[in-house]
Amino acid sequence: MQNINPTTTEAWAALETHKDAQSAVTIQQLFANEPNRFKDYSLTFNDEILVDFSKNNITQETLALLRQLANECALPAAMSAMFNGEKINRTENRAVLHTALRNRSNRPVLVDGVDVMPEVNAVLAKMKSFCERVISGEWKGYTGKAITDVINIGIGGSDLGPYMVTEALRPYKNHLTMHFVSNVDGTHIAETLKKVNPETTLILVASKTFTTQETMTNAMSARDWFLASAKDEAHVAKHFAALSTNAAEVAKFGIDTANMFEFWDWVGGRYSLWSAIGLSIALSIGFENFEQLLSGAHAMDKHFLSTPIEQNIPTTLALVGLWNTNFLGAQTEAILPYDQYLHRFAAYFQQGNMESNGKYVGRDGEVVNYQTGPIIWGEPGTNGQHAFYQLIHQGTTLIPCDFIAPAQSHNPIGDHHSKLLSNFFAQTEALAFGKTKEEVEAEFVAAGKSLDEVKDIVPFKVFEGNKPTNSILLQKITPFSLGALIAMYEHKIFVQGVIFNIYSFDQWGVELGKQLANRILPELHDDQQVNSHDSSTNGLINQFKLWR
Ligand SMILES: O=P(O)(O)OC[C@H]1O[C@@H](O)[C@@H](O)[C@@H](O)[C@@H]1O
Repeated sequence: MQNINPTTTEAWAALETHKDAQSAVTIQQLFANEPNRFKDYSLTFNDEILVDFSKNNITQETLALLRQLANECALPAAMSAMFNGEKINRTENRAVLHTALRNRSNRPVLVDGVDVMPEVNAVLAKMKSFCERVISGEWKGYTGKAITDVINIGIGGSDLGPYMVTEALRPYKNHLTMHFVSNVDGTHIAETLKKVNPETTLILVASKTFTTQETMTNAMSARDWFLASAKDEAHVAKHFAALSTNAAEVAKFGIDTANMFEFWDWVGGRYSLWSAIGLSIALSIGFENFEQLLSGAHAMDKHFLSTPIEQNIPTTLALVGLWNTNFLGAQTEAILPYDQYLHRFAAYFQQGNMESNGKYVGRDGEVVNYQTGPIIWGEPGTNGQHAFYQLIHQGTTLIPCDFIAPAQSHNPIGDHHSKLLSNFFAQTEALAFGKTKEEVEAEFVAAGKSLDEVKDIVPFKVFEGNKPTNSILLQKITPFSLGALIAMYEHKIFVQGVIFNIYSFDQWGVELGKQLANRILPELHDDQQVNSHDSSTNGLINQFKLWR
């Protein structure tokens, strides 16, 4: 990957000038000036995902400059470097090949000269036969009963993706009840184990490294709980499987390597739901549906690779996002799914985006002089409307939002879905167009009030509008369309990382906390006063020791 500070490009300088002119124009005015704005600023994927980015403060000139920026930052070369297995994760000396995991075309993908596809396909075949045996009931627990419950023990990328997708695809689920345990807080595993029977529970220990403190602690507690009933360690093989890259640690833990589903160091944790880490997804919805998820992502990969930049959906979303953060001053982006099944979608991309692009050092090793990844957060609509939308509409912080909704509900009860979608449409309209002082006054007058009577209240009821949003309308949330949607966001993050000139696929920022926790843990084993830290940390630890 090339090393180009984006602020040194011609496009960046032009965008700085363009921004001054553009900031003087509102989204309302842009719609008034351009009658075809919706048509000209929306793209469709596969006739099932519509991405409308017209309600942003952009013109064709903005887009042209942003595309020039992407080209000056060598985006096409970076794309082929990633898809072709180059070690673009330089700080860990690894390739980045989640796209190979869903490479349904089986085009050879070489890492160090070796095609990874045979290994990918072998693990998929192993997952398929395992899923079939567990789902059909052929796989028996230690007392001869079929499996009823599956617990995925993992954290970060080994939890968020599988949990988000199994929730998103609940309409496709079978009889297996899924549970996800991530937090090292004993409450998480304890409350989960209360709900299940060791005779009929399958435990997936999901960890790329198989050394993560939270996961190994939860897995050991689950093992103790299991053995308290099963008594014999030989039974562990019927109830524990490992999803990992680390065969040695899996064997040390006592899980039969026949029950290990492998993946590779070129799969980043937050991009791993397509790998063996997706076993809980495949168990929950069946292997064929899991393959559909992979196919949807693969279709988006093909779109991303082969569609010209003007029609390229992930690239366009990345460029518009970058414009909002680096030129219009936004520091955050909200993801707001109008679909209850997508209730973990924002949490998933909180990790996906913030762990990938939350970096302050560029690929040149220097501190960057521009904004990198935004703060990502969100909740499903309409819950968010009654909680934090106040600040989006009338606060002092600019919050670009992605609104996501399916046209078809899996639960078409009464007029729920029309009501839900009326809110989806209304919110982006309100955010873009707002309500003027004159409109507020006219409403009062229509209600029989005099302007004099209401003049003190009018300012509080004005909505400035001009708040940027993207609307992402799907025909229906299916395994295929969800796969495409996730891959769309993954590539958006990739494109931004390329332009930000950062390494998007490492995560050194999570290490210091782990290191210090490991230093503190032994200090908590006795009641001795601690004085090896700063006064705040000492004070907190010592109070904890007094109160525990
Ligand atoms: O899958 P394992 O190795 O347990 O890691 C789980 C998580 O750990 C964190 O520290 C991060 O680095 C995440 O990217 C990762 O997904």
